[in-house]
Amino acid sequence: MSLLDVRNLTVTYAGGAAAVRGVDLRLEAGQKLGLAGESGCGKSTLALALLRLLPSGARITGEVLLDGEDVLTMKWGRVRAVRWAGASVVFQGAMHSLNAVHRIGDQIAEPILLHKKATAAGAKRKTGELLEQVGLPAARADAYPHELSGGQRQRVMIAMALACDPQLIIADEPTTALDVMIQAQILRLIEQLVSDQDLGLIMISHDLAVLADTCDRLAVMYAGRVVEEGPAAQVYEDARHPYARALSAAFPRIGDPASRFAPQGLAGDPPDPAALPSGCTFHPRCPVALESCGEEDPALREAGAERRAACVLVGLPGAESRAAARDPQARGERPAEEPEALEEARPSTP
Ligand SMILES: Nc1ncnc2c1ncn2[C@@H]1O[C@H](COP(=O)(O)OP(=O)(O)OP(=O)(O)O)[C@@H](O)[C@H]1O
Repeated sequence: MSLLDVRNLTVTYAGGAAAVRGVDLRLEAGQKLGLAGESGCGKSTLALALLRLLPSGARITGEVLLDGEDVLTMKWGRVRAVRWAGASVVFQGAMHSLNAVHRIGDQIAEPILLHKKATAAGAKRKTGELLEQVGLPAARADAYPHELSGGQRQRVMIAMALACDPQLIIADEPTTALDVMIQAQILRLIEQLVSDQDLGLIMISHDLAVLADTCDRLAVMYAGRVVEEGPAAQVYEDARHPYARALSAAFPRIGDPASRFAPQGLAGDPPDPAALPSGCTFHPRCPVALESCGEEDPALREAGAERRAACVLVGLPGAESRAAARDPQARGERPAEEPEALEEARPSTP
């Protein structure tokens, strides 16, 4: 049985627009999955839906099986227990998540006491151990959040997430608010803790390079759907979906200093969930779209061993290599800015 098995998950916010549309994902115990995509593609909505943390009015359908138990049909009491002891979330911006008027030790101990995992003395001892695990002296338990640096506060958030010994950590942009050096330290810390304790990890970021460096598998989201999923290095180095290829080209490549000076961009913006284009939702921005892409929305299909991609070109003999030859992202060129040039790059106008 998988640690997490998400089936056909759809989230619709009050107002009617679906922010997550029919997502299937699986995570085995001890596996690290990176969830990537531009702002607004539904990454955070998906993460919040896994633990039913969405605002009231949001409608969730599908199944979220955590260790075989469906989080979406659980009673609320059980959901509250699962939120700490089954899976816990590390959000970005620790300053907003920590309570400014309570000592950090009390905040770490709170879920331990709430879920009756230890006595008051046991929770205090465990708090000290957790602080040391995340690289802070146990004595910092007496500090208030404003007495810590941004990186130290994020370490506290990680200690809190580990407080009730969960099997899965969901880290939503855990390093976004931090400077580059501290980002790297926090990423290494998360990586080390999950591998030492054999925890599952879902790490969310718009930065595919960071995810590829940290995770075993990558899932790339676009307009609420997973459009490509597979082993991290393969998706990053040799994406099969044109959007995943564009996202990969948009970031400097780790170990390739030259790419720091020539990252590729992707023209246009992701669509508004309330006004999705017909057919494949990426086709208006896709440099290799076919005429039929405006009509057909392809499902995820096999794209190699343990790989899936949602593009009509995948599996068509010779089509992918011909398309890649036309794709400026695959050729390492900047995307065409002028509509005329964009039209030229397409085999036909949708
Ligand atoms: N509380 C909400 N009510 C209504 N719509 C929302 C709400 N939260 C998010 N959305 C919409 O859902 C879509 C997906 O947003 P979400 O925050 O999940 O994307 P994301 O990929 O995590 O983006 P970011 O990286 O900017 O956080 C967006 O169009 C967003 O405007």
